[in-house]
Amino acid sequence: SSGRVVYFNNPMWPGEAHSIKVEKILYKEKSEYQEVLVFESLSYGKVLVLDGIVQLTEKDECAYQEMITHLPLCSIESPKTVLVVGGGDGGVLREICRHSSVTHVDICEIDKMVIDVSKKYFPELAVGFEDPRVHLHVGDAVEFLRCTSEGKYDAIIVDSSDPVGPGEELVEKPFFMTIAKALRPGGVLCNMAESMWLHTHLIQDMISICKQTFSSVSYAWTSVPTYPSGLIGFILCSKEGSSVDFVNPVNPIEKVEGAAKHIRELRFYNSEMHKAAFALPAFLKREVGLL
Ligand SMILES: NCCCN[C@H]1CC[C@@H](N)CC1
Repeated sequence: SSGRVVYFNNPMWPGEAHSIKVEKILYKEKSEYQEVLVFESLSYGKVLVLDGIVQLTEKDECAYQEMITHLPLCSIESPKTVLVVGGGDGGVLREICRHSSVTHVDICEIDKMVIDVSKKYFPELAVGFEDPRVHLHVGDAVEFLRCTSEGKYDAIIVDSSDPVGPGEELVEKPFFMTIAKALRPGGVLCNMAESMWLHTHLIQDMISICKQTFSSVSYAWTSVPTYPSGLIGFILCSKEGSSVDFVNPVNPIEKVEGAAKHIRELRFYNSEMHKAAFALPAFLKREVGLL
């Protein structure tokens, strides 16, 4: 019903709730994996919620989708093959397809309902599925990566939900080992990596796992007002044999050209935001071992 305030209370952020005024509920069903909710908000456009956690809003999704995609893809010479883990709303696909060097994109999303709901309620994101370079695999990415040939991808983007429920396995060491195997030498990984205000232990664990598996590991972040604590981070790793060294402040070496005519212009990413994203506060560098 309209006017309801939706509270997102979760063990991922104990003691705090985040609410957005609901104007109208558009969709609410349980998939095989989670509850899928879409509602019209007062000031953030339509909102996608999975198991009570905001995944994206029309107003601020540009920050997350553009940064999680262009931080890795603008850090290597002409990326050609890309894998998306998760990302069933299609937003990351829309961003990848701005890179004319890309020839093949695989996406492995476990929950088909997320894809179908995005196509119906978020066409501005689901447009990513229309690109002929995109190949959709509905299933468990852990299984998908176990069967992926060695050195197949220039870049892998893990656009996951929080590590509770379907996203749980995506922060464990075996998963990162399969990612490293699937990347070509010099390939890059960009992994959603929670909030510096809420999850420094989890970030520390992920970074130490990545340091055992990749030659350079770094952390970047951006503002997303509708995520808990108003921001989200990314772990960026590059496999040995890469010209990219994420440890030092990175200047993008690839430009995002104008995309196909039906794809809207960039709203958030540019080279200054790219560089700024790797600037970290003192407490974070200390706590996650990036001094
Ligand atoms: N593809 C949409 C975003 C998925 N990732 C988000 C990162 C962390 C948030 N707490 C929930 C979703």
